[in-house]
Amino acid sequence: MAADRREREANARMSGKREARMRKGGERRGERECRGGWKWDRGGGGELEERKCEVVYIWESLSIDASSVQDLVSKNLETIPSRYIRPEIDGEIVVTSIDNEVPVIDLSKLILDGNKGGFSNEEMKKLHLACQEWGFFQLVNHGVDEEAMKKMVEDVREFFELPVELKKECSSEIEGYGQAFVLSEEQKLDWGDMLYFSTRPDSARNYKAWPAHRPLTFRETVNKYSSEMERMKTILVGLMAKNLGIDQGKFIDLFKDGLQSMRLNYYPPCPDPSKVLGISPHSDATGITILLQLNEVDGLQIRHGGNWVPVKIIPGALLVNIGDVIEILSNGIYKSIEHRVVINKEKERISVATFHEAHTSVLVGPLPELIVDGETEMYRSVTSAEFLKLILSQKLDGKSLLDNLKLKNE
Ligand SMILES: O=C(O)CCC(=O)C(=O)O
Ligand SMILES: [Fe+2]
Repeated sequence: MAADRREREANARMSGKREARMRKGGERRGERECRGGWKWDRGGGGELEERKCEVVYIWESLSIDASSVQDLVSKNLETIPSRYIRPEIDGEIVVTSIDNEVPVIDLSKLILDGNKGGFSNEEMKKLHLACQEWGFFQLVNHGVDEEAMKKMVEDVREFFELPVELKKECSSEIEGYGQAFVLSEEQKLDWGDMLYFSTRPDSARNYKAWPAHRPLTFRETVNKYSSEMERMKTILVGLMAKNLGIDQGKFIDLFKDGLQSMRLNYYPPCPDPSKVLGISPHSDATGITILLQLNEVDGLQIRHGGNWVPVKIIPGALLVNIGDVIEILSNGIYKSIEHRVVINKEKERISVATFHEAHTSVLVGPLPELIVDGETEMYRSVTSAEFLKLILSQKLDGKSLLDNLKLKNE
């Protein structure tokens, strides 16, 4: 298999042939999903350009386009194609209990400016604990412009209602509509489709991956929502810095002008949901992710205490999770937690994940200010470019990115 793969890589590199497209943002192999800023792919120049040849062609040669699950379901299928069936999930424990729920953080108690209710140290502690022990929290009273959220809900729905041919028109080299990254004919497939595209900075956008005609207001809607998410990111990383006892401005700057991208997820209902997964278990190789569970159909589960814990949707809330980069920067104080999506029998689930990366100039490694009082570094440091390269090699080898960077300290 490995030899076969190497041969295909070599062939693809030599011929420069693009046999199939890869999908950014949904690519995975083994346990962890990979994600990263691929800005370098669109004309970075120099060293970055070199990586483009080496890396992108390998990916493209390994990626096999699968059909849209939404399309498959619309054909009233009676049996689930075997490529979607996951024997490994049979018998896995899912724990539902009110004592074991993802923490809820009230942002109105943490905003410093113009906070009439006063700042709550209690809520700050809750946030710190959520980042340390859960890697996830539900954010309520977040103050995201309601109209921006409403428009996003409408336009994303409208996009997924378009005929499959129109959706497939959203396509660029590494972004666009389709299935999660597929590496081989044998690989199990996720019960879901997505539209993936970069949103910020402007120079990272490739409008070929965006819907061209409908929804009519798509660009405007995404612009507004994207800047709201950027605002949230800045507030959240600032609060995290405060809790970590590090310079807020400096921490915020690490994420300033970092790549922002969005993944619109559509999970159709499945006649036998216990056999499939909407997204395989993965952690996000990003700084932080802000998720909008758009049509209020549950499905997300996160790893906690060795079990899967379902996230119960709170209408209007946003779900925030720590990505691999913040786990590393915080020297493991904050956790990037594995999560997956299960499917509903009758209802579709739609979500929008907004990923926020650190700036490409950032060294991805434990922050020196956290390595004090006898603390040891838990991860080795790599440049952002190397981090991206690792995302790729981890994908090819089926290894975990965090494990790869973890230092053996014993
Ligand atoms: O749809 C969801 O709830 C989760 C999506 C997700 O984990 C992702 O896009 O990385
Ligand atoms: Fe994710």
